[in-house]
Amino acid sequence: MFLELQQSTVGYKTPLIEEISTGLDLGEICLLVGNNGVGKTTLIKSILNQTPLLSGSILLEEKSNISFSNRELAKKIAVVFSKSRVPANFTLADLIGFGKYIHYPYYFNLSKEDQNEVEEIIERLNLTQYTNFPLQKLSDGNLQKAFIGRALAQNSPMIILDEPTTHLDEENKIIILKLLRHLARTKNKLILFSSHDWRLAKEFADKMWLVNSGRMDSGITEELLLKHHELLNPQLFHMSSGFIAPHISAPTLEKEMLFSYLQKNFAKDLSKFQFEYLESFWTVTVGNQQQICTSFAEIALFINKQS
Ligand SMILES: Nc1ncnc2c1ncn2[C@@H]1O[C@H](COP(=O)(O)OP(=O)(O)OP(=O)(O)O)[C@@H](O)[C@H]1O
Repeated sequence: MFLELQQSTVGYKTPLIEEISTGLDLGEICLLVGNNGVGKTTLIKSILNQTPLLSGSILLEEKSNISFSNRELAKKIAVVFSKSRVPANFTLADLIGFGKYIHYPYYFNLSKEDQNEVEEIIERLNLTQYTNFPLQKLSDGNLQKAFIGRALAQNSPMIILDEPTTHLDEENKIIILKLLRHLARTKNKLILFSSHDWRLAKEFADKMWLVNSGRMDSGITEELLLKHHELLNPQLFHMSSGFIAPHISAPTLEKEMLFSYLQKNFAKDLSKFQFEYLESFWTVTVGNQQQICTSFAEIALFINKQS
């Protein structure tokens, strides 16, 4: 196992996440998920040997992480923090090139091969037009992609990203997540990324580290989601308190859309209503009343008439 946590407790004066026992292998992509302040960044810093564990140990290729120097660690793990400092007076290509310098002294010039690799990374990240842009002039999203590029240039077997998609729009989020998946699969890299958004897990992560109430549950994404119904349960997102769902019989998408519409608009008990979707219209039944509705507006009218 490439990364192994053994009874690791992370935190500062008091523990944030206690007795984590889990591990990850090369080729896997894992989402570290939990609400604000549960200790995701602290855990990442403990893996990187920047914040000492309160107890337990962390192994990298079976050796304790505290036995590695910073340079040795950088050869194993590349990191992207969401609030990275922007070095002044450098271009995007310079920043990505810095990823290479963990392998050389600072006064070295990059070889032609390294330069080609930097260019390739820039292309893959769709950043070619910004190659010689000063970093200060990049948008937050492109800057975030540039830091990810630097981590890729580092060529380490593991990449850790703390909230990598924070500044990205949907299109760039997908580019980054697809690229990370591709790297895990084709280059056998281990990728650990943190996010509040557990919904990213289903599409992108093989494993999930879920932090809640000072503990971590880890495992295969789908198994963990099945175990934690509260994550899949749309009640998490209820806008109207007092809303109780009706029975809806419809294909998944229609069901989800009707549910979403009702929960936003009706802060009341709809459990006596039955909705059935038939090709292009809904039949709505309550008691011995039945109505055909062809739009959500008609459904709303019908519900209001009944109450
Ligand atoms: N150096 C420090 N010393 C003491 N407490 C700290 C230190 N750094 C962070 N904390 C506290 O530890 C807790 C967890 O912080 P951490 O940044 O690890 O959480 P997180 O899960 O990454 O949160 P977010 O999702 O908001 O980034 C917070 O309450 C934070 O204030």
